[in-house]
Amino acid sequence: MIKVFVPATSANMGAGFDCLGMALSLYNTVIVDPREEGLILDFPESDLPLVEEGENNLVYRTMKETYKIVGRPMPGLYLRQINGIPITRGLGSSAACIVAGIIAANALMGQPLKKRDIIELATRMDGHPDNVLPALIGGVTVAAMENERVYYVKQMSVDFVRFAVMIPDFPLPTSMARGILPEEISRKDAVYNISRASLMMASLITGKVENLWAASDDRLHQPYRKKFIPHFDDIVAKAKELGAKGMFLSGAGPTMIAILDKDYQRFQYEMDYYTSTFEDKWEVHILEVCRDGAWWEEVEA
Ligand SMILES: Nc1ncnc2c1ncn2[C@@H]1O[C@H](COP(=O)(O)OP(=O)(O)O)[C@@H](O)[C@H]1O
Ligand SMILES: N[C@@H](CCOP(=O)(O)O)C(=O)O
Repeated sequence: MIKVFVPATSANMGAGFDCLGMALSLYNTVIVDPREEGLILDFPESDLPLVEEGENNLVYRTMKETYKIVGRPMPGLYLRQINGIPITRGLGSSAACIVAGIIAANALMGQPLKKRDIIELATRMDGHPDNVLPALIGGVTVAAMENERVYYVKQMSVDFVRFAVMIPDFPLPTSMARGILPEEISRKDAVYNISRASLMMASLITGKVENLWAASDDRLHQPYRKKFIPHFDDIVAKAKELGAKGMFLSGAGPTMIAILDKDYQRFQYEMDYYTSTFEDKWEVHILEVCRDGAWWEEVEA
């Protein structure tokens, strides 16, 4: 029996659309056990209807595809999911399924795929590297793609900050939040984003906390997506008042993330209280960067 653990991820980190991402200390667990035939899928009923049943399940589909790519027949399977990552909230739940599926299939086959194969396969399946890469290797990552090749750098430690992760109780499917983005942008906006994405990564590496608020801003996706999130501007203003050093939409949203360098508990308490006056229910968690990314172990049945 193989047990796989995969962290949540926050993609974009403001201006780094489809290229910056980080792994966070919140996890999905997937347990797989080969059988003679068939599929037994076991996940909490409360995850319906966001999780597909039967062979349409994303972890299962990914495993099947991985077996096909390696050129081996897929066995029957017992597949159990413990979903710690909220689904369709902008915390990389679909990327976590893809990563779990590839790692589980690869482990069952005796690891024919190496690290680079896994990164490129996961990127191809998810369509962009900013969630799957940090989910696989941990830390804060920057990636660029050329054809199918993924060039990347990982910054392991950003110990001087924590992340206040504010998760609302309504979903926002990534496909819908991508569908409303403009196809083209002006040179001025391109410069705005290139400079800020670079500033974000460089400031996290060097600990320049005073740059993070400016580095978090963006003109590629957040201005369009924020209309799906009631109180977006109120939450940004409140976070600033409470001392946040930066703030961005997590992935495609609707989760929002504030960067903090102190007073984490006070921020959590005050933001919890503030959002409790809204019609939607929000949860505030203080998380840190998961340094190592996904891992797996063999366990007794
Ligand atoms: N734990 C899970 N188990 C099975 N499928 C999942 C799970 N999490 C996400 N998915 C699939 O991914 C879709 C959500 O993907 P997406 O809209 O990109 O949200 P997120 O921002 O959470 O990745 C779900 O509708 C479902 O098809
Ligand atoms: N770069 C993507 C990231 C989507 O992340 P998710 O966690 O919302 O799936 C985008 O912004 O569309």
